[in-house]
Amino acid sequence: MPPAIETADLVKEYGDLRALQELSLTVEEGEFFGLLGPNGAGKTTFINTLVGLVRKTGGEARVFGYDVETEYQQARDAIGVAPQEFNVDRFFPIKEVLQHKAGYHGIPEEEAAERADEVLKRVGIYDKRNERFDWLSGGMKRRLLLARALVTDPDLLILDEPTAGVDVQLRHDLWDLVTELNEEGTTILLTTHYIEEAERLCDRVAIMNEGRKVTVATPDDLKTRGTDTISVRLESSITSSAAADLESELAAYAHGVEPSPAGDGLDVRVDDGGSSAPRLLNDLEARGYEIADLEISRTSLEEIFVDLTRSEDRTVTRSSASDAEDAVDDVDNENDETEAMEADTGDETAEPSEPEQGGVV
Ligand SMILES: Nc1ncnc2c1ncn2[C@@H]1O[C@H](COP(=O)(O)OP(=O)(O)OP(=O)(O)O)[C@@H](O)[C@H]1O
Repeated sequence: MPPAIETADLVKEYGDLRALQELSLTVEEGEFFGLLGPNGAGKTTFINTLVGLVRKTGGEARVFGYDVETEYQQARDAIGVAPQEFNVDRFFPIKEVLQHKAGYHGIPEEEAAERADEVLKRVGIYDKRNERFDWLSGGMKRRLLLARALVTDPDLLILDEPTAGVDVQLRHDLWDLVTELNEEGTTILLTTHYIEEAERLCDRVAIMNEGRKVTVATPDDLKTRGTDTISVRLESSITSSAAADLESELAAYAHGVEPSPAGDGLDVRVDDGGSSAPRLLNDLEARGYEIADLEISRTSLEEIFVDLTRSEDRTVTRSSASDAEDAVDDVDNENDETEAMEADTGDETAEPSEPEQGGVV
């Protein structure tokens, strides 16, 4: 079985901006995969490229082996996507919205109605089935987006910030539901700004920054990339110059030694707090310091994430007249894509466009 998602050197340029920069990423079938990155990192662009809403500038993208452009329909039929924005037809009862979606993917009418009921029950808004989207609460709208993604029984479920702005109860409900779906075999690609969410749910995460893949790792592996801090409280106070002396004396294993904010001890940064603490205690005692207390704290995933995603420039440098012409073409493409997205925001029952003109989520 080919990977659920496979991209090689994927590039997307919006005019002068490189939103995706040679992004190569593989998500295996059955994985729960997280895509993390600060605002503007390119996560939504990556998703939109997979579902045919954005036309790539270069590189390759496949979903279960199907090229997302030349084999658009096969690739698209395998994907259910719950986007960040509420792009639902507001004028139909929500059950009909789901039936239209299923119909668009070739599911016969009767089966579409059954599936709509089934997914509405699964996400917990079956009793709202005859209401219009506008009349739902924010949390119910999120549930509906998930129901719509599920109505085609996709092998790959893409969730673009599904828990943004939802209450704690719904967040937990969504976590349980997507975990269950993943256990049933659905591959999941999740983008989120909640590090805790990625840590809790994902087998692996890719960290993106400014259109590039910074790293791919399990959450546990990522955590080992940070340093630990050993906070030692001493029986007597310590001066900055004494701490500076210690920093050079302990340089073999300590990356930094600073007086603690309260002035009654030291904060010592090391790779592995557990194995370095006994050595540190010996070294301090050998220098006449009396230890009152010791605590080890680990760098949080959030701190590691912030460290990995520092800013760079990603403006495309264009030097020739022909490049400038390409840029004009790109702007035209953007117009196509904007139209596609606007169409998508509106009526899903509209005739599907070819991927070149932008697909329909
Ligand atoms: N249609 C477009 N035209 C021009 N620039 C765009 C377009 N869509 C996205 N961009 C730019 O591409 C970059 C990547 O945006 P994208 O929405 O993919 O980031 P993201 O990681 O999903 O961000 P967020 O976490 O804020 O949702 C941003 O600089 C954004 O302004």
